[in-house]
Amino acid sequence: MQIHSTIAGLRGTLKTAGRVALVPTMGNLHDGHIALMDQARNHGDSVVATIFVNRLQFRPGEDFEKYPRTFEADCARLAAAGVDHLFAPDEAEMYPQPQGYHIDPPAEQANILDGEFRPGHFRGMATVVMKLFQIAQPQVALFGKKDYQQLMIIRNMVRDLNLPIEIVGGETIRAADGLALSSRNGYLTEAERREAPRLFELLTKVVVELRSGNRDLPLLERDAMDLLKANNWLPDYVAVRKKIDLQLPAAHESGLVVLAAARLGSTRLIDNLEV
Ligand SMILES: Nc1ncnc2c1ncn2[C@@H]1O[C@H](COP(=O)(O)OP(=O)(O)OP(=O)(O)O)[C@@H](O)[C@H]1O
Ligand SMILES: CC(C)(CO)[C@@H](O)C(=O)[O-]
Ligand code: BAL
Repeated sequence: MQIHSTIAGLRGTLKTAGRVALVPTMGNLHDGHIALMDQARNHGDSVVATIFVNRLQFRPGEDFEKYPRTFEADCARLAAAGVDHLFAPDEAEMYPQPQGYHIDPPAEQANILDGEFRPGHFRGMATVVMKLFQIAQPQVALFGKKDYQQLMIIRNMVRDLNLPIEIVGGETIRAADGLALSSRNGYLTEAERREAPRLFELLTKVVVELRSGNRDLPLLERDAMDLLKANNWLPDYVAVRKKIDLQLPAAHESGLVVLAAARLGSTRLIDNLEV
């Protein structure tokens, strides 16, 4: 695996790399990331992973400073997975001057759900993803469904801005007890880690209810939030939405997804399940 820290170095090498499949990450890699790398292999001649903890998508007071940075271990995992190139720039390479131009996703996509609780997050995310697209110029890029709203916003950005990039969504990889793998799981205490699968269990329950015809969405959402609160979580939202645009569904609409975000101790977890 070749490791590049400069845009010029990466671009130079990718001139002869054939079809490029890009997998952007913030590092601290786990099996969810590796599943995306494996999938990427089927979509391109060269798999390019990126590791960059993007300050722009973190709000003041969030975990930018303490976000786990495990570069050596990440390189070993990527090499073992057969990734061809790693692009791991520092902040000066990505943001040599304060970023003046931004990608501002439409409010109805960016200010709902996670965007309501992390104002500006999707603007910072979309801006860095667009920069990574310009830098690596991939033919295909892969993102996990665990970050469902992120994936929707990237798909819409690519469509609206006519980017010649195919976007592939990877299924959420889970621990044996159902907890979605996430770098932030590492923040959990042992007791919190035992409690954490409740989020997935609860999403599963809501999906079972929806599949059996229960359409009282406000009640389903409220019951789920109450159950979390009763177990010492601080939920931001549990929401049943349309898969296609994450807007509110009409009475008997199908194609739904249940999304949740909640804080357990000092750790904010997100998850979702398609119906
Ligand atoms: N469990 C998972 N299954 C599949 N894809 C995942 C999983 N976790 C993360 N991804 C995807 O990997 C890519 C990089 O994500 P990121 O580096 O933020 O990892 P993360 O574990 O989600 O970290 P965080 O704790 O910050 O949410 C994203 O496209 C994300 O959706
Ligand atoms: C897509 C991404 C790498 C952009 O910083 C990040 O939001 C993530 O890891 O999901
Ligand atoms: N996994 C999405 C990146 C973030 O939470 O900032």
